[in-house]
Amino acid sequence: MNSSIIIGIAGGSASGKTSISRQLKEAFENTQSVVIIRQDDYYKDQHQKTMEERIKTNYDHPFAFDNELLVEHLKTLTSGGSVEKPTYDFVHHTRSDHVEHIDSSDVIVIEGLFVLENEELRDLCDIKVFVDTDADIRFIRRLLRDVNDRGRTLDSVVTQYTTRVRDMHNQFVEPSKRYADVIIPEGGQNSVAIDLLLTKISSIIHRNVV
Ligand SMILES: Nc1ncnc2c1ncn2[C@@H]1O[C@H](COP(=O)(O)OP(=O)(O)O)[C@@H](O)[C@H]1O
Ligand SMILES: Nc1ccn([C@@H]2O[C@H](COP(=O)(O)O)[C@@H](O)[C@H]2O)c(=O)n1
Repeated sequence: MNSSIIIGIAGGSASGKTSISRQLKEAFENTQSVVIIRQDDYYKDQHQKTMEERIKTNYDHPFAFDNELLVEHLKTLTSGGSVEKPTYDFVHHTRSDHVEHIDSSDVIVIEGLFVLENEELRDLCDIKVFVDTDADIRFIRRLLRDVNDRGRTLDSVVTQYTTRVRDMHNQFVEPSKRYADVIIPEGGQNSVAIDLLLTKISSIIHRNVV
């Protein structure tokens, strides 16, 4: 295998980063050539904190992440190695007890809020994508997802959004759009943009085969 390439997918919370990454992975499911790493899995461990303290954490600030470990893992994967990736538990606001074994791959997709905001991460990305979805749509998607999948109440989602998510998005996520090579409006239903990425990935995999 030639060295891996990294596709970075940034964008606001609930913009559609995970949905797009999933579609890229599914298109190459048989080849095992695409691996997805979620920045969310690199939220700092908070086992030592009480639940009350965890709820107060600002999860929309870059400091909430262990980006040092993420960068180290990406470097290991691009040089052909394997990593034991942490996994995150959104219900308990901390790392889960299990890790996932991840092998290197032709294409590594890294998706998360600050993939383009963080200079070290950004510089590791060969292709930089920003998912650009309007704030009202992101809020509606997040409300539904967090209540259905992340164990949240309607009130807690509204409070978190208005006190933290919106301001942090405007301060850190939105300005990072300027670093993108490709901007995908509205996320997962943009079949033209997804097809373009699939074609690019296909050419990388093919190049590594011949
Ligand atoms: N184009 C879309 N139309 C409707 N719902 C969507 C669309 N894209 C994503 N969603 C839904 O919105 C929520 C957030 O999407 P997700 O891909 O997890 O965003 P992110 O990874 O950016 O936080 C999920 O429940 C997902 O199913
Ligand atoms: N314990 C946590 C950790 C993170 N969040 C929120 O998740 C968002 C990032 O994930 P996306 O999949 O939506 O990009 C971020 O906006 C955090 O507010 C949380 O609620 N609880």
